[in-house]
Amino acid sequence: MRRGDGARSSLRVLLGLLRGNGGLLTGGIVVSLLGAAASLLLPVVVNRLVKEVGGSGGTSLIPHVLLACALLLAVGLLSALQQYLLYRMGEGIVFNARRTLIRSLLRLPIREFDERRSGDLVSRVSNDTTVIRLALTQGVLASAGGIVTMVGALAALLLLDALLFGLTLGIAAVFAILTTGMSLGVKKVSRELQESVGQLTSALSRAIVGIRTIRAGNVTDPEERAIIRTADDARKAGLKVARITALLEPMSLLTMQAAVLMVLGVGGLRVAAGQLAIGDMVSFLMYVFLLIAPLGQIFSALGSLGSSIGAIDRIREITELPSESGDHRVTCTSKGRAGAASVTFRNVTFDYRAAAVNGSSRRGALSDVSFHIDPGQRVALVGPSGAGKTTALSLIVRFYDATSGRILIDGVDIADLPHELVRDRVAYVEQDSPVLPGTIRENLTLIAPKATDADCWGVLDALELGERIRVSTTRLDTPVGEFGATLSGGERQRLAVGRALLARPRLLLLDESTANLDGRTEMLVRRAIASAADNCTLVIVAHRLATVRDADSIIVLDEGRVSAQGSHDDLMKESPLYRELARNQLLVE
Ligand SMILES: Nc1ncnc2c1ncn2[C@@H]1O[C@H](COP(=O)(O)OP(=O)(O)OP(=O)(O)O)[C@@H](O)[C@H]1O
Repeated sequence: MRRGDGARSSLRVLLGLLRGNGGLLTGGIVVSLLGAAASLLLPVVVNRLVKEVGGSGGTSLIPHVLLACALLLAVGLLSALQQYLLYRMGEGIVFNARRTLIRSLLRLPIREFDERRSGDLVSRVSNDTTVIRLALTQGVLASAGGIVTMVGALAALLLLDALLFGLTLGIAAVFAILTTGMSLGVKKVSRELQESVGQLTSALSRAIVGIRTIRAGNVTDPEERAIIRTADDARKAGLKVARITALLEPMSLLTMQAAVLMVLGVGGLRVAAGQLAIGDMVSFLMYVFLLIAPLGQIFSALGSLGSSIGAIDRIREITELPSESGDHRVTCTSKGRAGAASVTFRNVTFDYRAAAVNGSSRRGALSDVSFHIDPGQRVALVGPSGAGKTTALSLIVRFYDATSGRILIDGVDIADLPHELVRDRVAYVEQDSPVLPGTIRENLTLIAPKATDADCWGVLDALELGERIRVSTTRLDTPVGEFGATLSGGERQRLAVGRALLARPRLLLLDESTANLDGRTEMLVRRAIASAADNCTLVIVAHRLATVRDADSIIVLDEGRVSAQGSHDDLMKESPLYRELARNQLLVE
């Protein structure tokens, strides 16, 4: 992407975030313009006041004092109001940024989640969005009021004394040149800071997800050191930002002092020589303050604008990725045709790499796979580890699209169906962590939100989980802990199966856990599935002989190809690989 294109896209995103906050923005600008006008009027009134004091001290002194006080009060109130509007707009902007990001994130193709680190994605939603708030609130409004104040102050300075004006302008120009260079520097180091905060969040979430492995493996110390290293990188990047931004404030103070000293020195001489009225010098001084203060504000806003462009780039990186289903979104309520579905694979080939690396033609995860499953059949997929069993299920549920060949459900190519429609027919129970943080009820009704408590107890009882949950006082509201930590492996699996069954799918895909269930529990799960799955087709990635024996048909996969298909007895006779799998207990007895 060309540099200009990137800047234009960032600007587009920035303007997009302002959407819905137009009223606040206009209000904020109007208030800051009124504040600027009141500030600019104050030196005029003070000038008159000084002249009144130096003159006869007549009766008009009191109205001038009252007017000055009223203006001071107005400046204070307007600045408070501006601040409030700024904060409100800021929250609106952060909300817009988060909403856009969350929408995009949840609809990214599954491939993106294979490649990206979840902590970094979380950091973009939680951290990067707040950086934008600072830039927009400080930047847009501070600049709007600030520019008017500055232009007004410059005009007033010129009218009051051309020589002093020239000298003040010179000082302000040096300040402007220095701060512009700095704000460019801030942009670069801010991106570095946001990236290192992303890495820190990633490292931390990795450790939290894998805390048991880390503890049991006695690697807490090295893991801690690795995370602290990322925290230290974030500290160093933060220091770089601090080094530049820390200079901005003293520079504006220094400029202010230099300008004041210059006005007092040169102005004092001109007052003594009778070339400048004392009231004009006081006004001049007040206008110098009005010139330098917003200049500082504008340049620090430029600095934070630099940071925000870094953050916007990181947000854009996600929002500009194509979503899984392109632009069209379908809301599904119907399950389409009722009853069990048929599944057909026709010469399906799939490679996880989008394109072969350097043109090399390594074997993909599935090669030329063909099979047909009739409605209502129970089919087991077996094969050695890495044979492509889980991949086959992932293709049916359209986590990925086949590189070539066709997959048909009820004779319809799923590539022609929106993802939502495919998934409306299918329920999928993953092999790992199939339970989400939340309560038992939340887990059960995730895909079937209309399921009643009676439906929930029905599947729980069928899976012999009812008793276990009834003993808890919170019953269906019992939290399952992070990723089901408060449940045993078998209970987690049964809860996930229950969730899938409640959705009454036409096609149930089950990636059997490789962990051993005791024989009785296993039989219960199989029986519950068999009774609840009356109206559906079942495809199970099977690791247990008992599951396989129950199947109407068994498909043996080997190195991404169908090596054999048939019943257990047939395969024991005909397939050496199946015999080996069964005998060597790759299929657990
Ligand atoms: N997300 C992925 N990205 C890249 N390659 C992958 C991905 N998932 C699986 N693979 C690769 O694809 C091949 C098939 O994997 P798959 O998970 O389908 O095997 P499996 O038969 O289910 O194995 P297991 O019984 O061990 O679960 C393997 O070589 C694996 O390394």
